[in-house]
Amino acid sequence: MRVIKVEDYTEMSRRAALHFIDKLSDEKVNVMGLATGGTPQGMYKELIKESKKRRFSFKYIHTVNLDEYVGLRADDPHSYHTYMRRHLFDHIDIPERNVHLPDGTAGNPETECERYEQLIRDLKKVNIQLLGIGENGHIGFNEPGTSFNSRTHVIELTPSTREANARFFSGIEAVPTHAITIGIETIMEAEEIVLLASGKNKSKALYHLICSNKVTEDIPATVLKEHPNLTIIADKEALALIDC
Ligand SMILES: N[C@@H]1[C@@H](O)[C@H](O)[C@@H](COP(=O)(O)O)O[C@@H]1O
Repeated sequence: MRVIKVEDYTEMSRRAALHFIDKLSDEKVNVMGLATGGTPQGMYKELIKESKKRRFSFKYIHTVNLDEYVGLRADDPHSYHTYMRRHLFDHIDIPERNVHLPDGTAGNPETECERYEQLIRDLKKVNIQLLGIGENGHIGFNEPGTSFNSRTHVIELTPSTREANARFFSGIEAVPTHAITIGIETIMEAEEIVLLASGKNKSKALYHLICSNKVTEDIPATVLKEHPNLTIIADKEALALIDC
């Protein structure tokens, strides 16, 4: 595990974007695993800026997002489909057929999980996976208690996650109760993982990930200790409790 400590959200976003663009090739197929939430918005902005500056083309890049809310249509303003278009896809030259997210409105969510899992398998591997982290240590939408052997599945969101995400909706009652998320085992198969964290509300989760020696399903992110190529880019506030 490598930990890169930065000053603030702006620096985290810039470092992360440069890390991604330096790793990606615009001449062969590369698969990026992508995340949503407040954390990566700045990184996406920087990635757009830097790719324009370098004339980097995303035409051979494929993307696989971590998750989507159950019940939200792709064109719903609160769906992760909309988020990704707004913050990244509409601003780069990635072909539409190369971008993938779970379908939150599939008639049978279980079948949709199987389809999505197969799609990731068909892409062979995720070269670089972006992650944020929930205050309770969730990754993707893998809430505490999710098996480390999980593949793509439907999950019931915890009240604390719904509350944390209520800021993107009109209120907590508008936040869907379930989501489809890539599983923990699926995440761990990525060749490289880059986790971003900013702000003091992430400090406890980062403490468990970086300093404690417990690897427990009660704090899903602790599984990342076992990944051979993990980089954490976090700001001072998120790293405030790190004493190891
Ligand atoms: N499914 C997403 C996660 O992928 C994200 O990492 C987490 C943290 O979000 P934020 O970056 O807004 O703090 O929230 C959501 O629950």
